[in-house]
Amino acid sequence: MEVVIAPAEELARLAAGAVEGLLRAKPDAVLGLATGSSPLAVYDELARRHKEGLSFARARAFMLDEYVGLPADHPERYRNVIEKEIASRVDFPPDAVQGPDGLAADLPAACAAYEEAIAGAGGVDLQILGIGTDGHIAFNEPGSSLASRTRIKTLTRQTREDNARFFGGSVEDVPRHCLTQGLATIMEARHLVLLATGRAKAEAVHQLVEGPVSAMWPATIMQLHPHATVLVDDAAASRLQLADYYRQTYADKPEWQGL
Ligand SMILES: N[C@@H]1[C@@H](O)[C@H](O)[C@@H](COP(=O)(O)O)O[C@@H]1O
Repeated sequence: MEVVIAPAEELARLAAGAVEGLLRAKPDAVLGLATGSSPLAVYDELARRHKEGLSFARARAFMLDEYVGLPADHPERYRNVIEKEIASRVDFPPDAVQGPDGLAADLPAACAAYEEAIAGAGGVDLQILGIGTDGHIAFNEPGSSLASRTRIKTLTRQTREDNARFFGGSVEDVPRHCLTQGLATIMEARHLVLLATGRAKAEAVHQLVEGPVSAMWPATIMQLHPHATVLVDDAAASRLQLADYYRQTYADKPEWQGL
C-alpha cells in the first residue's frame, strides 16, 4: 500500500494522472467510479484533461454503489450524480457507464447481473474510492463480510447522518438501503486509488493503513491488495503513526515509478 500525503489539489492531479496514464496505455480500460465529495476534484481534473485531448471514447466504467428506491430523476441517485459530475463531461460512449439498479423489482437478481457485467467487461482496471468516517468503502458498512459481493446493505445511522448534507440536511430523507459492490468485488480491481481529505477521515485513514484487517473497519481489506494507493491531505493523515516515513518514501520515490 502506498500512502501519499499532499495538498488536496495535488491529490486530485495524482489520481487524474493515474487515470490518464491508464487510458493512454489502454484506451479501452474499465474504470471504477465513486460518488461522494472526495473524488469530485479528480472528476474536475479529468474533465479539464478531456478538453485538452484525453479521450474516454473506448473506455467503460462501473459505479460502486447506489441507493435503493430513489426515483429515477432524483438528483442524489448515484447514477445521476455520476452523470453530472463526470460522465456528461467527457466522451464515454452511450451506455458505457453502468451502476447497480436500485430500482429493480428483483434486487438480488440485479446484484448478480451487475457482478456478471463487471466480469464480462474483463474487470475494473482502476477503481477510484473514497472512505466513510466509519471506514466503509462503497457502502460496505462495518461488519461487512470481507468476502462480500454486490448485494443489498442497510446504511448505518452514521453514514445517513454524514450523507444528510446531500438531502437538504434531513437524515430521514436519506434512504435506508443501498446496493453496493462487495469488498471481494472491489478487491478484484487491478489498482485501487483511495482519496481522503479532512480531519473527519483521520481515524478511518489510520485504521485503513495501520489498523488490523477487520470487518469493523471494512477499508482495511485494502491492506491485502497488491496495488493500492491511498491519497490523503495533512488533516486526513493527522493520526497516521508512520506519517514521516510515508512522506519520506514519497519524497524519495523514483520519478519513473508512477502511482
Ligand atoms: N457510498 C459513498 C462512498 O463511496 C464514499 O466514499 C463515502 C464518503 O463520502 P465523502 O467523499 O463525501 O466523504 O460516502 C458514501 O457513503
